[in-house]
Amino acid sequence: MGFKCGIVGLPNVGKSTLFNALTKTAAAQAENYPFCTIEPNVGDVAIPEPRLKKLAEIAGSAEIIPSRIQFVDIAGLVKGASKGEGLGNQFLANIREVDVVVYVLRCFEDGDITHVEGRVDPVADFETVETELMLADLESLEKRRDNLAKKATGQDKAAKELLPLVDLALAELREGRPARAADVPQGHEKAWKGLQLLTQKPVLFVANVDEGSAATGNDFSERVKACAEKEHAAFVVISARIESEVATLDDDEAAEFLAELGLEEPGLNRLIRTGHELLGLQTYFTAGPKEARAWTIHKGDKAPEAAGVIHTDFEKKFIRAETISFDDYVTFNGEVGAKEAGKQRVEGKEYVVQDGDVMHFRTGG
Ligand SMILES: Nc1ncnc2c1ncn2[C@@H]1O[C@H](COP(=O)(O)OP(=O)(O)OP(=O)(O)O)[C@@H](O)[C@H]1O
Ligand SMILES: [Mg+2]
Repeated sequence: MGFKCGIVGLPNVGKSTLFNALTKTAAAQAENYPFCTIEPNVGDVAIPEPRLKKLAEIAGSAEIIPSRIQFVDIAGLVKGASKGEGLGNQFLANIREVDVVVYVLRCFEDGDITHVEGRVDPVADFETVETELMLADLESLEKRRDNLAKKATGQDKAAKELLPLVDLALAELREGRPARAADVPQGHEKAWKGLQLLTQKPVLFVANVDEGSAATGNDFSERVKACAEKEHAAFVVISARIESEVATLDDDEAAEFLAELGLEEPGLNRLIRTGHELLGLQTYFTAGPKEARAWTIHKGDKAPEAAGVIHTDFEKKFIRAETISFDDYVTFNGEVGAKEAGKQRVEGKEYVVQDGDVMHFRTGG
């Protein structure tokens, strides 16, 4: 499953710096001038999962394989972008493809780093960027509506379902609210998602603070936090500068550096986990002598769907799943101990997989 988080914001606010830290590369050019990024940079990021190390120790696994999530570093956008200002519409298609929008908001003062609006005001920056996305959604819906309304008068069932949803989104957007604020009628979630609107996606705010404020946040990030609460958005404080330094260190050095700054772990770990959470995802494990591995599934997925993430054949030929919770696996020191203690369950097709389950799938045919 390829899940994508898109990094979005005004030019020169630290998006590429954050992307490079996430991907531990210098793949994206990150320089002090606006519109440095034009083509989107795409990178795969391992999801930090401390439980994997524990499982590998117990199972004597030769290798640890985390699951991964994609980040896309998108070009900066400015006021008027939906009408072609700056790099114009080209970034919109890039945003359309992502599952979560990560707004990077500048929360640091630095006279040497150009701010396109000439002042630091992260909440106003968020409003500027989101307004462009709302205008783009409004325009695309208005274009589609006439045609859809015609179709809906005939036998077209899909059009009949879609038209009230389009009107629902239009009503929100015309009130100056993003489509995600709409109350979608039950049973129509799939058609709603199919509208593919930019402002429909879950949102995560990154307050990109100065190096001294990484552990505590600052006045700017406090304002972003209040705004995130109002918007029902997730929120993380990060200093992209620090993260880019941490990314170049080995594990021990990084831990020491972070401790000096009063941080327990890289801010990126919080960011990745929050993205994972926002996507409604969870993790199950497989563990053996060859590898300890994390697999990403949706919350609520049943055992055959979980098996299908390993191999589509596993889903089709699913018979049963032998399952041990992570806690039992650790308490009873692995599979054999858990089994002896009666903690290994045999689950069938209807089993809803729980976060942290350690699983073996039995397949037939
Ligand atoms: N937390 C921070 N503190 C101080 N400087 C920062 C911080 N984060 C990023 N910068 C600096 O801001 C400048 C712009 O960073 P970057 O190129 O990552 O921005 P961008 O958002 O990708 O810009 P563009 O939209 O033009 O591609 C760089 O000089 C970077 O070092
Ligand atoms: Mg950039």
